[in-house]
Amino acid sequence: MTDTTPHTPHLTPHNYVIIVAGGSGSRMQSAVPKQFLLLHGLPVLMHTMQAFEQTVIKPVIVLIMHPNFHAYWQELCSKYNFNIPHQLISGGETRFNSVKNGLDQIDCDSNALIAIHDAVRPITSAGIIEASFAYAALHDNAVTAVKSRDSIRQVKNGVSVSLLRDEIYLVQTPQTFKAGLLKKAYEQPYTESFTDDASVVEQYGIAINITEGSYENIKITFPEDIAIAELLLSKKPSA
Ligand SMILES: Nc1ccn([C@@H]2O[C@H](COP(=O)(O)OP(=O)(O)OP(=O)(O)O)[C@@H](O)[C@H]2O)c(=O)n1
Ligand SMILES: C[C@](O)(CO)[C@H](O)COP(=O)(O)O
Repeated sequence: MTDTTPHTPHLTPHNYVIIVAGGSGSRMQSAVPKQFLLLHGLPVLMHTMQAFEQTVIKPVIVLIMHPNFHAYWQELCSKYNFNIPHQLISGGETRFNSVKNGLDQIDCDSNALIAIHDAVRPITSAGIIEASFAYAALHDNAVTAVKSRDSIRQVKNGVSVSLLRDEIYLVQTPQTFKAGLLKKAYEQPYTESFTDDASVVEQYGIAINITEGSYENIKITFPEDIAIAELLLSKKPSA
């Protein structure tokens, strides 16, 4: 007999991105935190959110920001007619705490994918983001990185030793993980060695996979980075 009862559709795991914009930008020394500075006339953070919205994945966006800036952000959204849907969550004392606040708000299947991305890496690309999600879907985690282009020396006890630069990767974001794994890893107590999400997950005992980033996927950290980002953006076809 043919089964004609309607079936509950298979629930496709959701894709999420936590965009961390909870920092104060002390190294930038600007009047407003660097995520709000203008790049080609639009706040840095809006470029970053557009990059995710313009992928085929269109992840649910969870935006982390210090509560002092929530009203300012709403004003900016009105001013720039910025309509990309997102959930606004309060940031924490450290990047680790900010990510944790985001994770606490995501109620999802353990197989869902969660990317974490710095608000201040606005020149990421759809290719980098989609590769990160695709690799993490197959291998549980994917951390964007690029090979060092400079020669590398390690200094210990005053002695410098040359390292093989082909073995050295510079880590970027997005960093994408299966949700169950990421949430468990973020239950660990904070230590100063947790400079990114990969270091948290690695400390939890998981081997980290690298996917190809780009030398243009810069983090805006120092004042000169704004000029560099302006230049890189002007090279992009959609800019
Ligand atoms: N408590 C914090 C600290 C940082 N971040 C975010 O993490 C990303 C990377 O951090 P970094 O570049 O160090 O930003 P800031 O902490 O703002 O800068 P600085 O270290 O110069 O103060 C940024 O998008 C920043 O907003 C965050 O969400 N919450
Ligand atoms: C997460 C990160 O952007 C990867 O490169 C980086 O570790 C953040 O470090 P920072 O000390 O906050 O600049």
